[in-house]
Amino acid sequence: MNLKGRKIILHDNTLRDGMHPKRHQITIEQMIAVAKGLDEAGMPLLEITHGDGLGGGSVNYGFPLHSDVEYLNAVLPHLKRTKVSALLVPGIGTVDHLRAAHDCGLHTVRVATHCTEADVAEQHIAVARKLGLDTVGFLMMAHMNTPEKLAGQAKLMESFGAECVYVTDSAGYLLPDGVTERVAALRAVLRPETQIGFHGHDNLAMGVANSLAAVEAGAVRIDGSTNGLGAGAGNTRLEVFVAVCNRMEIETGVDLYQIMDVAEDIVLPMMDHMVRIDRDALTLGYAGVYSTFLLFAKRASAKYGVSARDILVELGRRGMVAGQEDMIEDTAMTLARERRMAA
Ligand SMILES: C[C@H](O)CC(=O)C(=O)O
Ligand SMILES: [Mn+2]
Repeated sequence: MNLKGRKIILHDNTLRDGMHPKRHQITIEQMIAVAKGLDEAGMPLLEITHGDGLGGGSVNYGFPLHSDVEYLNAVLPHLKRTKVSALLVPGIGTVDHLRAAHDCGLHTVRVATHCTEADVAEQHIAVARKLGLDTVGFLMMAHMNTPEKLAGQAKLMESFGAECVYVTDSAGYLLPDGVTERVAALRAVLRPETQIGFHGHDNLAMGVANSLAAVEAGAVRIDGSTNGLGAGAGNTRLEVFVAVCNRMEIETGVDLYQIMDVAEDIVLPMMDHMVRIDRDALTLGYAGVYSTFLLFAKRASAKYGVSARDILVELGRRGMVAGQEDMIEDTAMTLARERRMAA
């Protein structure tokens, strides 16, 4: 693969996707330390919000230590170069949340929908464009749609005003060929000026390989997290990806040693547990289950005495997607009852 001279934009998700394994409890001091480190390393973009996006704080998704606005107001004054994005899932986040984040100095919003439901993003994308934000569509669980139909959903987001559309491998299920097919399908139908992004999870240890496949097929924005702090087995490890890009002479503008130091000296000590490919995270990737379900399934496992792996496999079989967190406990309860009755 020769990608020499390609220029890509890295987007760090440690302070948003990393909120999932931190149960949304990252402190303001930790946010500032990570963000300042990434700014100094030359990271172009980083994301800050509740793990489930603006307005995510709730019984269903978990209450954060601070509100999105508190985090944004605390971090933004410390940044010299790095721009800040927020995730917004219509139905969780509202246009009012978006306006409030915009008033804090937000640069980019990523409007996220399930990969077959781009139509629900119309209002949020249109408002974001009116506010002058860099506006991105984010098609989650991309493995659950064919490349052609995913491209149709991306086209819809573009027609609403999205300037970039993401192939989002929320389950860490895709293999490089599946990424290539999806990114290439989007590239074939979107306007040349519309960018394509890729967001990976490392549940099958494919984060770096999938991101390279995405770049080769035409993606220019690549997500990841420092030290991989993100849902499931974490996101594509950005310090590793930067090292690989350096070797391949792909231009990221990020200083390798500085991002390595952020990973080791700032993010690693913040972790409540090692974000790694344990059997449950591996099950997410193997069975195509939404990475964010991991901790919910582990909690339900402890409560109902059914293994997290069995719960996750059943969630995959039932085709559960983002937003159906309440079904995890229900599934664990059903499995426990079925086993009692069979015993
Ligand atoms: C709300 C999700 O955590 C968004 C995301 O990062 C993904 O789908 O992956
Ligand atoms: Mn994610």
